[in-house]
Amino acid sequence: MRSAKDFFTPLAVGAPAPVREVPARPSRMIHFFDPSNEKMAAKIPAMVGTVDVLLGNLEDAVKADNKEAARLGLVAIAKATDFGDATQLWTRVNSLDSPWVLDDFTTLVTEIGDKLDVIMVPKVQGPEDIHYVDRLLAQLEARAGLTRPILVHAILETARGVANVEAIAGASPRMQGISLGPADLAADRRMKTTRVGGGHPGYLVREDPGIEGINGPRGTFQQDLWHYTIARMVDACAMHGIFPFYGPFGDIKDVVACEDQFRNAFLLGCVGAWSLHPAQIAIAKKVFSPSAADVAHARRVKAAMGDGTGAVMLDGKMEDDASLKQCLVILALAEQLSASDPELASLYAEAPAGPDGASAGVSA
Ligand SMILES: CC(C)(COP(=O)(O)OP(=O)(O)OC[C@H]1O[C@@H](n2cnc3c(N)ncnc32)[C@H](O)[C@@H]1OP(=O)(O)O)[C@@H](O)C(=O)NCCC(=O)NCCSC(=O)C[C@H](O)C(=O)O
Ligand SMILES: [Mg+2]
Repeated sequence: MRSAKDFFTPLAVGAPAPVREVPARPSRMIHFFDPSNEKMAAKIPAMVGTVDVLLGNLEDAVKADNKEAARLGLVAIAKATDFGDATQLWTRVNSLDSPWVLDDFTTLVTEIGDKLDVIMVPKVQGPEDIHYVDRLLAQLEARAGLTRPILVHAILETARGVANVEAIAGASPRMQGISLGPADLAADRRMKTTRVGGGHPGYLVREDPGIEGINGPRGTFQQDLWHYTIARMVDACAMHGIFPFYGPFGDIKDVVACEDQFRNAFLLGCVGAWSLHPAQIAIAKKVFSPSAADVAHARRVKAAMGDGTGAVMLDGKMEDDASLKQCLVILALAEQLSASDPELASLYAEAPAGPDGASAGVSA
């Protein structure tokens, strides 16, 4: 582990200086596409400006025979496309133990390193994986003459990764964020689910028996399989000043449950989720943008709190320094999103304040 003194020293002669603060750019949806799929790839240029992040996926969901085509397809798309300021370009490389990953890193950094904002690394087990990627990227960046460091995003999809999540989050100044990878994580933990994210009807608690005893009618309440992991990931990310994300929701047709899963993640502190299909883009945009009512309420609390100390009553509720801080989180996010989204900017400008605010994300 590097000492605090040399944490920000470049890891190769000639590599760009590491960032001191991870840029907070809108990342409500990380939109996955397979660059070896011609139909999908053809749609990518038109999606620039409509999504926060476009991610050329090289790992799972890309057939083994298409790995090279996907890598070269991503190079071609990146070279031919101007991503502007509103859309970031990310990639997910193959896992560090795969036969493809070294070529992924060398080709992508050399050919399109100046266009790539973030490299997502799957199945990260511990800080040693990030240290390896950190050094390799510095060497490749130096050789390519890059002036801006490429950031790194880890996917939490092994039990060991979850056990090491705090160390992973703080392993390098390149760390941009962490996503939950529920499908691989479920397999690694030997959970008995077969889905890509989302809940399970069997994971529930049952109401205590009523007057008719244990065989009488009793309600059940489905529980969230991912609460523990997301909460732990959020804390690790907040502690290190990086960003947490929910990952994939595989039931593309179930837009309602997708929205619920995304909203749980938003309320717990995540800044975005993956979209696997165009239908999930609008869901992520809606959920990960604060609602107009929440923004209006946050403004009212801010105004009522004056210098930010003490306690006041607003609509029958106590507001103080700590509720103000939560409101400031909402306002900072609204301001950041408004800067690149004129529709949201005007929605927030006109937002009427309800008597008691409204639940986050519901009516944006
Ligand atoms: C899920 C899909 C396989 C569905 O594809 P398809 O059957 O083609 O869907 P549609 O017919 O509804 O598609 C309509 C049109 O939209 C285009 N399309 C589909 N998906 C995308 C996309 N992601 N980006 C851009 N365009 C897209 C189709 O080509 C159709 O076009 P047209 O015929 O001209 O109208 C497919 O969506 C898909 O493969 N999505 C990505 C899947 C993926 O990336 N999976 C990996 C991430 S999840 C994961 O890895 C698990 C995680 O790591 C963990 O461990 O938890
Ligand atoms: Mg996975």
